[in-house]
Amino acid sequence: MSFRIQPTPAARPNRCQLFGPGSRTALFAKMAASDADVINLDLEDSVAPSDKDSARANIIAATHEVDWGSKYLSVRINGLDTPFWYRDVVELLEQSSDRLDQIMIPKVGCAADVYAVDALVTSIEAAKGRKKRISFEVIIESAAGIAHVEEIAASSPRLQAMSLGAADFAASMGMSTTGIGGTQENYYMLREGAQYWSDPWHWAQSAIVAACRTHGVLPVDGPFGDFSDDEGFRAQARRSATLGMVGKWAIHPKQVALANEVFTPSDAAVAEAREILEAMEAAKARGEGATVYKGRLVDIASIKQAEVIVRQSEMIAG
Ligand SMILES: C[C@@H](C(=O)SCCNC(=O)CCNC(=O)[C@H](O)C(C)(C)COP(=O)(O)OP(=O)(O)OC[C@H]1O[C@@H](n2cnc3c(N)ncnc32)[C@H](O)[C@@H]1OP(=O)(O)O)[C@H](O)C(=O)O
Ligand SMILES: [Mg+2]
Repeated sequence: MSFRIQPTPAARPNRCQLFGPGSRTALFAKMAASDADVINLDLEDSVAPSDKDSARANIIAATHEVDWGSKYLSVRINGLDTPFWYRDVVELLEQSSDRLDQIMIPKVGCAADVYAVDALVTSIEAAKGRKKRISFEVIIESAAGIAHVEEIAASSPRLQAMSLGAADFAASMGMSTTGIGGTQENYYMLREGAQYWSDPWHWAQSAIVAACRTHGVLPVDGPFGDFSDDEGFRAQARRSATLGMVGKWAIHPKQVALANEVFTPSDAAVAEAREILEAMEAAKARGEGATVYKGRLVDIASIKQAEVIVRQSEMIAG
């Protein structure tokens, strides 16, 4: 272990982030009634330029009027390359209720992007005497974002989460696909005439997880566009969970249960993790640092692995 202890991310469930356009107010109550841990009301790409002002007003009203229960309430602002973002921040921070938890910043390309939003948010919070300190989530969805992912992860104490935005990421990287996440049919290895699919998102996800874990930020997988493909969503989400991500976006309500299913440790996984912890307690009492559990090695590192699963399940249980 380095002399520097790995920081712990925010202790809140983030298995599913349900998105909805700020221009579709009819969806707000349905989103609030969903089983998603996080709600992302959108001002960015799901809202037409002509609707930006009204969508902003809708969202501000919804922070006052809709009962969001215990959900983490996040609003995705417009990118820093648009004429909209500063008004998003100013109006949200000046007019929304204290129910607003987070601002999501899209297309972040460097730490200075987060610094700019932080400066504006900090100033308005002080001026308006806002009681709750707003947190940030950033989306890595450009070549610059992934190239600077570590400095972005370290950019602000407000930063709680970081997502991969597969669609904009693919476009920025010049990837030859119109799919949003999941298997890409031309990304395969060939052996003896048979095709074996590989995962084009894997390296970017790994870079995000490493940057997040280094700086105590929650790593999250972004959208899976084909909401009629449940098994495709599950497969993508399982790969993300295996890599260390804590949750995934839902761009349609039917994806919420799928994300919750994948990112909630199963009873069997939790039982096994607890058994490993017990086996290691017994080993420690015998003065041993390693032992055998179900025919395989477990040692002091296994304690930390098992604790990840137990902690996650305890946090979800509340
Ligand atoms: C890719 C990049 C992104 O930006 S992704 C995030 C931005 N996108 C969004 O926010 C889109 C969110 N989803 C929607 O707008 C809609 O779900 C839809 C357009 C995809 C489909 O809407 P539609 O009404 O046609 O869907 P139905 O199947 O008819 O709905 C059934 C039922 O569910 C209700 N519903 C629909 N959507 C939602 C929702 N988001 N939340 C809650 N409830 C919803 C709908 O009203 C129906 O209800 P009922 O009539 O049965 O009562 C990314 O940045 C990148 O770069 O990768
Ligand atoms: Mg995007």
